[in-house]
Amino acid sequence: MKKIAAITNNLDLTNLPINNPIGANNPPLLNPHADKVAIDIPTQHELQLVDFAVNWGDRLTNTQLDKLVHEGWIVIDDVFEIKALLALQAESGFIDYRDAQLTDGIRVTDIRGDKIRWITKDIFAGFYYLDSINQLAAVLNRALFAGIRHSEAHYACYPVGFGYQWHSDNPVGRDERVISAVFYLNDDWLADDGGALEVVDNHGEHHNVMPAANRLIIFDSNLKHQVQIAHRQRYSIATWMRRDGLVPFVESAN
Ligand SMILES: O=C(O)CCC(=O)C(=O)O
Ligand SMILES: [Fe+2]
Repeated sequence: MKKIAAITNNLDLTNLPINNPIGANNPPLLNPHADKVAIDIPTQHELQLVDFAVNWGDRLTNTQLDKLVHEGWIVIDDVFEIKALLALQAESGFIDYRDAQLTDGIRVTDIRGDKIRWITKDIFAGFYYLDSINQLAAVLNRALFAGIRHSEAHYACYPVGFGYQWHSDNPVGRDERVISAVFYLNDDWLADDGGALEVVDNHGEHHNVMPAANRLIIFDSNLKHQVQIAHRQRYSIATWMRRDGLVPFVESAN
């Protein structure tokens, strides 16, 4: 119980991105390695769906699919081309976030400290991301008869000192979420930065996954997992592939 108090009390102390807009003292997460790695992208580029194309069929090898079925989770690294990654990183830096306080009417401030923004059509890069995830869902349906009918996703920002305590992504008595996927946006994440996603696999083994840029973790939504306390602001896109049809989206009021 002590731990929960520490997490909520921190709310007042933390510099949230909404209080701390992008500017000289808070640069966006854009290409910090420009001096080390030559990245050939135009400075102005109209983002297109094709920038988010991934050959999911190739990325999900039979070994990966077996692991997903037997252990319940897999990681894919270097998911997108640089244009898409930079666009998602930039978008994660300038959208407005809200407290992720209510889930199905239940106040969950005590267990999660993230700020979120659901991805809708007007969130351009995120919407292309979601389209790509739907292609991934189609591959999972073909290969595993996963029965996914639509996907939803939100950007999340965990301020310093926050995490998300043990949970599974289906509330008790519900099973609409089939597969969870989290895409990470953080350059140069080190073990000392905390914020690992700790997942308990189908055999009860714990695995720590670092929220490193361009990494996607895919796991059975019923697996227990937690986000360890982050010591650096931590950006991600939490994504769910669902078995129910498209439902109108209701964002909580606060
Ligand atoms: O950001 C992560 O690594 C996981 C987030 C999560 O578990 C959730 O949003 O349900
Ligand atoms: Fe989760």
